[in-house]
Amino acid sequence: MMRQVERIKEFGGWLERWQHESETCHCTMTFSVYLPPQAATQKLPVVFWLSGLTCTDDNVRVKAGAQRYCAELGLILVMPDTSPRGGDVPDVPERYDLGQGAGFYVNATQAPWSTHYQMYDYVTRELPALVEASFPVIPGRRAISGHSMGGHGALICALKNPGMYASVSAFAPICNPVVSSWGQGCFGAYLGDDKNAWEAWDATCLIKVGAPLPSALIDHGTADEFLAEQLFPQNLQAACTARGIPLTLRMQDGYDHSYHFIATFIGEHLAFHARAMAS
Ligand SMILES: N[C@@H](CCC(=O)N[C@@H](CSC=O)C(=O)NCC(=O)O)C(=O)O
Repeated sequence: MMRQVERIKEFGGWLERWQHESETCHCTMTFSVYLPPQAATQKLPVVFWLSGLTCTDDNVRVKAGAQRYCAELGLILVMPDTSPRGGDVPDVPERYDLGQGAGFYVNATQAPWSTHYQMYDYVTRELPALVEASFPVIPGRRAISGHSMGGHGALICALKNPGMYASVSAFAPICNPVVSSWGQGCFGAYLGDDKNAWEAWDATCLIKVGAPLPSALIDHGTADEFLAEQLFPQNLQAACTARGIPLTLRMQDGYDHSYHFIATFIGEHLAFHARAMAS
C-alpha cells in the first residue's frame, strides 16, 4: 500500500512524494515522482534517476531542474532514495560513504547489511513494478540515469538487465568501483572480502566480460574533485573500446561534481532518453 505524503504543482504537472513498505528492503521506502502535464491524459515513458552519496529523493528534485524538461518532453521522472532508512536499519553515522545514504545499488550479502540493503532489487524490480501499477507509464518504456554513486547504479542496472532500459546516462559515475575507495568501502562491507564477487557490481568489469550496453551518454567534469580518485572514466572507456561498444563519454571543461554540473546538462540527458524511448 502506497501513501502520498506530498503533492506540489510544477510546470503544469505534479511533483509527488510517496512512501510504502518495501518487501525488498524490509523498511519504509520513500520516492518522488514527477508527473508532467501530459500524464493527465496519456501514458508516458519513464526515466529512473539514481542519486549519489548522502542524497535522499529530495536532492535531484530541488537542484537539477529536471522537471521543466520532463514537462516539455512528456517524461515521467522517478526519484528513489539512495538506501534503506530507519532506526532498525544499520548505519555508520560518522561515515557519509557507508550505510544510510550510501546503498550503492547492490544487493548486500553480508550481515548486518543484507536484511535491508537490497537496493539493486529495489530499483530494478520492486520500484518499477510499483510505478507501472500506480502511474500512467507505458509498460516497458523506461530509461535510467544517475549521478556519481547513482551513475554507477544506472550503469550496472542497464548492464545487468539487457532490454530493460532503452537508454542509460550518467553524470560523473563511479565507473570502476572495485578500484575506487568509495566502492571498496561499500563493497567490502556489503559484499564481503571476496573481490571476485564485487565484479558483478562494477560497470567496467561487466563490460569486460561482455555485458551489452544500451545507448549510453556519460558526462564528467574536468574540474570534478573526485575525478582522479574515485570515478575512473578512462577505465570504462578502455573496456568499451576493447569490446567495440559505442559509448558517448564527454569531458565537460571546468565543471565540478555538483548539481550545478548536473543542472547544466540534464536537459540534454533527458532529450537523449526521450529520443531513445521514442524509437
Ligand atoms: N564530501 C561530500 C561527499 C558527498 C557528495 O559529494 N555527495 C554528492 C554525490 S557524491 C557520489 O555519490 C551529492 O550528490 N551530494 C548531495 C548534493 O546535494 O550535492 C560530503 O561531505 O558530504
